[in-house]
Amino acid sequence: MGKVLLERTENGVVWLTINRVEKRNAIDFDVMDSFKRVIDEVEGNKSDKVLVITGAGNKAFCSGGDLSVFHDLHTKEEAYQMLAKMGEILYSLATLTKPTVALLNGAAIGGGCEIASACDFRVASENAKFGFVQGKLGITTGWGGASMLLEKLPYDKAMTLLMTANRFSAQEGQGLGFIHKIFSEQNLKVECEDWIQAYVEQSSGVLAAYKQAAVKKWEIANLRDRMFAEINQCSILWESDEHHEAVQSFLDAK
Ligand SMILES: CC[C@H](C(=O)O)C(=O)SCCNC(=O)CCNC(=O)[C@H](O)C(C)(C)COP(=O)(O)OP(=O)(O)OC[C@H]1O[C@@H](n2cnc3c(N)ncnc32)[C@H](O)[C@@H]1OP(=O)(O)O
Repeated sequence: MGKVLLERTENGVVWLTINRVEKRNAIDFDVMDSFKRVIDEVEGNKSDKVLVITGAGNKAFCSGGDLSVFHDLHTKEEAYQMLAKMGEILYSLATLTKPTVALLNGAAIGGGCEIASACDFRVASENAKFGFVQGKLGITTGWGGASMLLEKLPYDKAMTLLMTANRFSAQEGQGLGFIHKIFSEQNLKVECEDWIQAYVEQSSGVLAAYKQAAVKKWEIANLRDRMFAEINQCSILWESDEHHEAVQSFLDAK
């Protein structure tokens, strides 16, 4: 089976599942290409009403960038090419004119939190954890996640998640406003489908109009430029010994 699974329901919900359980659904270039293809398809497909992104298995939603692949990127320039590729994809996800939902079926770590931040809604399994851990790897968010988070959470809550680089429970995330709804692990998909109904029942035109209002706000606020300034900053830190040593110690520990 492929690294990304796609399922469409009769009522217009598109399920994108990152299917790399062996790497806790880490993102590599193939997954990035699949994300771009699906996002472009959903934007143009009239019968697609809501996009849900989730992960395979029950351990992880997404563990961020694939460290076994991206640790080979050494220079600022090499890092920037990868970071900017995913930054473009997440900007197109954020500005998709249809509701988007990140269903945290497990841990969302690093870039996994950035993918979730690009979505309109974040809902989670009761056992899910999440963390913008980049700071503990000597870098900052590299896919535009901080800029998107600052658009969606109060300043102090966003900075708590980013600056501490801690890992939080779904319940803590709900208190911080990052997680909108918590479902039981046992009935996760069914409970998520029930919750999504309130959006699926609306007309596509209404849903698109509200998303376009958000996109207009982000255009005026130069969100895209801010995301790429953030990405550039991450690529500078990427070259640091602290970053490369942190990644290497993760890989050596496995
Ligand atoms: C701009 C994005 C930015 C970047 O690309 O630099 C980032 O995303 S930085 C953050 C990168 N991600 C991490 O630091 C997450 C590291 N992983 C974990 O914290 C855990 O694996 C966790 C919590 C996701 C799951 O823990 P669990 O105990 O369930 O599993 P294991 O840790 O035993 O891992 C199982 C298996 O998966 C491999 N793995 C996990 N995460 C990654 C990853 N991000 N890239 C590559 N491989 C990953 C891990 O090495 C194990 O492999 P194995 O061969 O079985 O030893």
